[in-house]
Amino acid sequence: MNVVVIGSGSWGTALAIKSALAGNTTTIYCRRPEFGKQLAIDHENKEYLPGVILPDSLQFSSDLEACIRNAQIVLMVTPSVHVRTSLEAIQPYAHKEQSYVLCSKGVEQTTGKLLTTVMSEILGSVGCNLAVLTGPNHAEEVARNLPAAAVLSTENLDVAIKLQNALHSQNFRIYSSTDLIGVELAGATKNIIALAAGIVDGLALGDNCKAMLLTRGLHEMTRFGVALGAKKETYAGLAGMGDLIATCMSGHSRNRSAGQQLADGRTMDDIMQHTNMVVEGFFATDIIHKMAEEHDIEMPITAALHDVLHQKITPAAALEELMGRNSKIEVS
Ligand SMILES: NC(=O)c1ccc[n+]([C@@H]2O[C@H](COP(=O)([O-])OP(=O)(O)OC[C@H]3O[C@@H](n4cnc5c(N)ncnc54)[C@H](O)[C@@H]3O)[C@@H](O)[C@H]2O)c1
Ligand SMILES: O=P(O)(O)OC[C@H](O)CO
Repeated sequence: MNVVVIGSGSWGTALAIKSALAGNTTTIYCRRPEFGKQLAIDHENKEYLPGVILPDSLQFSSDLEACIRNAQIVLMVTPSVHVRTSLEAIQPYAHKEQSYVLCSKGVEQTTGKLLTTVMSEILGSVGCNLAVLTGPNHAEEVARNLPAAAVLSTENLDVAIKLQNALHSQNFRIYSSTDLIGVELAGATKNIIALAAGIVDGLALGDNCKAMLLTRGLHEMTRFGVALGAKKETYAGLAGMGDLIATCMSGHSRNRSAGQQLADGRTMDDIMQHTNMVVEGFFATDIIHKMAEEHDIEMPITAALHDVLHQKITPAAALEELMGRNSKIEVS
């Protein structure tokens, strides 16, 4: 298959490596031509994935039209805030034999639209396939060929299986699913809980507290997803529990690490200004909190984190507030 990767950050680079190793002719589209030239010279993405040697077969291009016209599969791997503008640039060259796979984790910050809805708004008239790839996948490990799994979801199972076969390889198991909304929202909402997990680590609140947070966080993520049309079972799978564990427990996670810095007294703006990497949870918290209020969905951890990010309360006060909530039945 001809695979084009849009987004040359850490995850785009890791997925391009896996795609090339799976036997696909793979090109990373580079917005900045000089960055593409540097990747080709170094065979390494020194800016976002240092220390990983890129396969010789990987290609780099800054010609968006040529990339898209020749592609059979397009992996969308920009931060969520850039998905709409990236798709608008792609749209004139898109055709109906293609599949577009969303690999970003978020919802549109300004509108609360699912990113697959954004894809559908821009590419719907083209008639191409739309899919989501998500799961417990830290780029640093996947790129080094450590064993991992992800879930690929489209509404049409035949298409899901075709994409699954194209991207599946020995150390990167791809499972298929048709719960597009569930896998997408699970990936977006786990980043909020990961920020809170970083606060738990930063305040040295212990393993019991972390387990409580993950369990109640998963409950909250599931409640939100189901209210918007997701399947509950998806949250027990790779996109839900799997990714929640990977993100909340890992030293690689930018979201978990940002939460730890919040616990140290740094502000969201300060953290964002000092990293070239995307912390999706910062964007997700605001819009998911707003959507939860609009749909009357109870999301106490998200609400508390929202107040921490906007410096209305300290992390310690947020914890006190959450622990002081009324006792309740666990599963209702
Ligand atoms: N890093 C991971 O381990 C990982 C794993 C799974 C999913 N994701 C998701 O993939 C998405 C991309 O994350 P990442 O970790 O690859 O990013 P990153 O933080 O490593 O890099 C930032 C990316 O933003 C791109 N960018 C900056 N300005 C842009 C613009 N104006 N238009 C388009 N792109 C622009 C950069 O080129 C770069 O690709 C996020 O939604 C993230 O949640 C990341
Ligand atoms: O580094 P994070 O926190 O953006 O997480 C990366 C992936 O989403 C983990 O699956």
